[in-house]
Amino acid sequence: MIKVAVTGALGRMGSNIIKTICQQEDMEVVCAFEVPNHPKKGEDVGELIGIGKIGVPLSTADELDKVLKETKPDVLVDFTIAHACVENVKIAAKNGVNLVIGTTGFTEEQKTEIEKAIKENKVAAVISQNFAIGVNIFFKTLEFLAKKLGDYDIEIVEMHHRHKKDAPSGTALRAAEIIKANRSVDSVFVFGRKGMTGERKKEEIGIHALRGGDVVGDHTVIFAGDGERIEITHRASSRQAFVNGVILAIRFVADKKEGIYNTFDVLGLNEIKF
Ligand SMILES: NC(=O)C1=CN([C@@H]2O[C@H](COP(=O)(O)OP(=O)(O)OC[C@H]3O[C@@H](n4cnc5c(N)ncnc54)[C@H](O)[C@@H]3O)[C@@H](O)[C@H]2O)C=CC1
Ligand SMILES: O=C(O)C1=N[C@H](C(=O)O)C[C@H](O)C1
Repeated sequence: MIKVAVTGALGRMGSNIIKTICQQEDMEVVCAFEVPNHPKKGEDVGELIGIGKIGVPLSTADELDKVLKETKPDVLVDFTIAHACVENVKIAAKNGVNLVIGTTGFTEEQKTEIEKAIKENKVAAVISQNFAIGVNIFFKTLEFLAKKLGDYDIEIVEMHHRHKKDAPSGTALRAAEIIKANRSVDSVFVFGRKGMTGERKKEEIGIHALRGGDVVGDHTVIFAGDGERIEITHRASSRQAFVNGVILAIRFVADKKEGIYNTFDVLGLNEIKF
């Protein structure tokens, strides 16, 4: 049985991850965490997320070290917010707990801190800006399109719900990095445009973030040439798309000794070359 800890337990992702873990035969939630001073601290997490008692009291982030030592999870899953994730990862890694990290919005310094904690403590982690299987196929398709149409004008547009705190999305940034790594011309990222921008330069990758309503997550990449354009879009209509990938990642990382992996490793997509 894989023992799982979840941080961000009552969030949009955390609550759905806990529900889905409870439906699996080979894994169980052994502890779950929310922000310090959470008013529901100590209450049963299953009851708080509407699936009935699961025998796991809600803990808070200030108790992470103590509760991890008591419950000894194999994997900690973090969908919180960048600054909180960094601290959670440091504590989990020190306790020898492997990681599935879905939080986005990190600065370069925060990414380095996370990688250092994982490497120094010799734990294993899957880090992905998007766990949806379809998005990873979309990423793979971008490798091909960027190789073939790298000199087209490339623009990325994403739309998310009004509650999202980081922009642009981690997925849009990852898409931009994949395109940059696979096209033959140099790339410079341009975040939105305003005023007298001058003529568009070939190396630009435009990145645009829209926010509104309850949109779960839409991403479009446009490759515009003379007289034609290709637009490739992924739309998530349910967070279950991300959660299903998280479950695969938990199984993948549970018994890994050490290393930093992504969802291409989990889904076996690294072998596909264009
Ligand atoms: N990689 C992927 O596939 C996906 C990534 N995300 C990312 O996951 C993160 C969370 O997204 P949502 O669930 O929509 O946000 P949310 O705001 O609904 O949930 C975050 C939860 O974390 C809690 N939290 C904050 N600090 C904490 C701490 N120190 N310890 C424990 N819990 C803490 C909050 O109180 C909240 O309940 C965001 O960065 C988002 O971009 C979201 C969907 C898919
Ligand atoms: O915050 C969200 O909701 C999402 N965040 C991730 C991102 O920033 O790319 C993944 C998904 O699009 C939903």
